[in-house]
Amino acid sequence: MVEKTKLSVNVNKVALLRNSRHLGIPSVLRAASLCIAAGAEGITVHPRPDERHIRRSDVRELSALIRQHHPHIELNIEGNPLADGFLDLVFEVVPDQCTMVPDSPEQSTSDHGWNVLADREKLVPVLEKLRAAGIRSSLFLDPDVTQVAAAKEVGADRIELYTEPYASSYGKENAGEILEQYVATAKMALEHGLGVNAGHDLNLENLGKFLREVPAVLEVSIGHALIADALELGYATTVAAYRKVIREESVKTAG
Ligand SMILES: CC(=O)[C@@H](O)[C@H](O)COP(=O)(O)O
Ligand SMILES: NCC(=O)COP(=O)(O)O
Repeated sequence: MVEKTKLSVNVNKVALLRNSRHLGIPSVLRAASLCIAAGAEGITVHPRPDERHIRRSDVRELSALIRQHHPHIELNIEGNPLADGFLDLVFEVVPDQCTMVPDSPEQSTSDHGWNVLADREKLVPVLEKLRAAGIRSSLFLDPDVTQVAAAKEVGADRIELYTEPYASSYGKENAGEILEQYVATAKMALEHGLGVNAGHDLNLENLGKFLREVPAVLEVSIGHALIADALELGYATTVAAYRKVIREESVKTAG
């Protein structure tokens, strides 16, 4: 039986809006609670060095909320493990998963995956520490089969497919060619015993085809588009809509 893809809601953009005033609203905790109540199986945060959105205090509060009230919900912390203080926060909070992303501090958003071989010396000790702490690791990767064997060799548990190229090609002439790169990378990951996550610019329109075509996606982490949808529809209706797409596509995959 195909394991259903889990939805992890990234609440970065709730924090971005909250930070524009000193009023504490919209609440990141309330957003997470409402998304969980609507069926989200995880919460994702990406505390960047400049705390432009998610602050270290948010991470601590979300961790406490999930531990105390939603122990079945996964917390996924994303970030560059080489950034000051990131790993200190991860090992303080001990999330279910840490997704390592090679972002530089000044990047406006995540826009590429690791060059695992080039960064091997940096990645191996971090992955060993995550494993020792019982934290599942995921490496943010471009849809590139040449990176998969190295991801396994350095000790990652999963890869996260960076899906912006898929999203920006959706509905365009080269969409099939781009999607094939994801299918090939996911299949290669499965052959190497790596779990497959996916995220970045996924939305209600493009999510279904991705899950239909790319095998055994264990988790999609979705933030920007989902929070934008929630501004119009509310968190509950929005999360239910994303989960409906996931449920329908999982059934088709199970076929
Ligand atoms: C790693 C990734 O693709 C996203 O999870 C990232 O966290 C988005 O970051 P921003 O919300 O800062 O654009
Ligand atoms: N890892 C992807 C993520 O957490 C959210 O990305 P986006 O949906 O905000 O682009």
